[in-house]
Amino acid sequence: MTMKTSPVAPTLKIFFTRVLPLLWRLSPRLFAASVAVHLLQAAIPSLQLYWTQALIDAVAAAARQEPGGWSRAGLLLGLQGATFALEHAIRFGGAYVLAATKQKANFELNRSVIDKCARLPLVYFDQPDYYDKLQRVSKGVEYRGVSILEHGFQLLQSVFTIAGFLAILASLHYSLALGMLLLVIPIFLVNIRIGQQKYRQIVHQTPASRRAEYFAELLKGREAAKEMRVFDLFGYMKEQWRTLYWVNAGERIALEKRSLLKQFWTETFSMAVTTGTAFYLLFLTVRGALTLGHFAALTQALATTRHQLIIAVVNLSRIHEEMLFMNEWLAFLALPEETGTERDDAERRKAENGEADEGETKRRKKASREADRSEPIQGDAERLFTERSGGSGSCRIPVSSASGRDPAGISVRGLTFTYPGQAEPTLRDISFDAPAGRTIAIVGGNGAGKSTLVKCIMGLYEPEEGAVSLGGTRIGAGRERYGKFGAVFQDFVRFQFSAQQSIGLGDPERLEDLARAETAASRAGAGEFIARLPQGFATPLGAMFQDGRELSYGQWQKIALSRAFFKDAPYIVLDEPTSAMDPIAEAQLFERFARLAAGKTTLMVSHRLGSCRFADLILVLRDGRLVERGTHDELMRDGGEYARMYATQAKWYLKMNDSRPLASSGQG
Ligand SMILES: Nc1ncnc2c1ncn2[C@@H]1O[C@H](COP(=O)(O)OP(=O)(O)OP(=O)(O)O)[C@@H](O)[C@H]1O
Repeated sequence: MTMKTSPVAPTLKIFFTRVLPLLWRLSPRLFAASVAVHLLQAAIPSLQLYWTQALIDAVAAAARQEPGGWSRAGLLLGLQGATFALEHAIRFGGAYVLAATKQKANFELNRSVIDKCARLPLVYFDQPDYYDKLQRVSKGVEYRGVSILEHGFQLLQSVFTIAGFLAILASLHYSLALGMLLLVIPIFLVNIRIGQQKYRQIVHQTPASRRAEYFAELLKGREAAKEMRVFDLFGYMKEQWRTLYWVNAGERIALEKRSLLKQFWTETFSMAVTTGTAFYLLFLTVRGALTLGHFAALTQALATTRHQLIIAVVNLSRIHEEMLFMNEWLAFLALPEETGTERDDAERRKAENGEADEGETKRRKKASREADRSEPIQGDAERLFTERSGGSGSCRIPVSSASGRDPAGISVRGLTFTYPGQAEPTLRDISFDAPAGRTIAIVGGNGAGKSTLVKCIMGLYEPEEGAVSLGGTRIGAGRERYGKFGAVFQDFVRFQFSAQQSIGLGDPERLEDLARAETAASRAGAGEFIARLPQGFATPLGAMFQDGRELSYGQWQKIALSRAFFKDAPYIVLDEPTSAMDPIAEAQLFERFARLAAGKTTLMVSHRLGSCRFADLILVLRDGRLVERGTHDELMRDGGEYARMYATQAKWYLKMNDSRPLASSGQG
């Protein structure tokens, strides 16, 4: 009965040992109420059956003019009516309890996935496999966690109902009860198999169904709306979506047909056996071996037991099917998390309060000993920086303090990073030192690895080799490191909040600090256009919600830059921060940058080499390697890759300038 990929017993064990306790913890009161409701509902059919049997016999006795027959029959009818009324009330009460439990379970299961996503390393978000899992887990828990509850309660109810009915059947002969039990085994096996097939089908279909959703989003969403029209893409995209949709839908319909046919035949078989048994009971009644009441009760018991047994096994197999998804959810929650998450912080606080357990304390002490043994990065960094820049003759930037510790510089050693699933490293053996309070520009061609490098330095990606130190302290990738950075990414987010909030999100704890938002905006050059918005800083931004004001891309970029300034972080990463800004805004920003950055160490990625002139140090990347470093003047003097790129850009501007007089002279 066990399957290679998803054995029934362990899966059901996890249901009873992990999922049920978890659902209990959601709300013990609601859970207990649900159990009580289902137990009562389970007891009612047996009770009704007893009333029915007694009523029929009482009516038969009354018809035979036996004394007290009619009053007994009347009493039994009243009891039967009262039981119906009770069932009615329980049904409605139960529906309410279930609805409330569903909402709670829905919230908690979704919350668990949201919390987990926040603690996962960024690298997961670059893997299609992760999105497949996330899709199944998110879509799964939304209704599976809840329906597992429903099936669980229905199973509980059926088991109790069945127990009562089997007792009635066994009272005549044990083989009747046993036969009924044996009869449902094929139904159970068929349903378990169907559940497994459906699960495997969903796993196999997830990539295609995500792709179909992607096409649907292109067809319906705002992001692609312009290009969809201009390039007349609706026909092509709709065809792609239609094909993917029907590949999956066709497979589902086929599996559904096979499943229903199997269910039909197994249930037909059980129905035929039950009907045969009812004929045998009729034979016994005619021969006088059974009373009329017994005959009625037993035939009803047979039909109901069969029906309830089918319900029970179907519920059991549904639980199994849903548990296959819940297992995936449990595995998702068990994925390794990045360091420096809230959970880590809680542990650290515990340790600080002396609450950490012995093992944890040992682990931390070991880690701290290892950190002590590690290279004295900052001293080395400064030495290296001076040596390398001096040695190559390419950099005369004074380090912040020749002898003392650099308070907030960045030191990178031997950093090598490969994206998951890639054969070649994207970054190879990168080492450099960024002195405190300086601006370091990173330049290079498309795909050279600039964005990847800044993400590795921030601790958003964990490199397979190398170390990063901030202010002389080696800090592992994770929140502890990226928490020290403010950033404007190439693909910054256009938060559909008010202007103030959108900037204040740079530091959620000071979200409401309007004065701070105003200062940050004016530093980023966003103050003027925000002041012109209908409600100033209170204006909702973006076109997604009511009364929102859409901004130009450059204005959005200024909001993103304001957000980076809003956060009081010692380090700033600016990945193409001015790509959409007008030349005047860009020039103003860079002219004031030393003052704006206010002593922060800044890493800036830019293709506009003119804007790198002001940088204290320029790093040139090619194919993931650091090939040149120095100031603008030094690199120009060296006549290497940077000088060539700069000359190309400059030539373009000069040509433009040259062509103007030509054009005008031509006209004149
Ligand atoms: N998430 C990812 N998964 C796998 N490879 C990636 C991923 N992101 C980037 N790459 C690859 O890594 C290389 C470096 O990309 P990166 O974005 O760091 O380059 P870049 O120098 O910032 O380029 P650009 O100037 O075009 O922004 C590229 O070859 C790119 O294809």
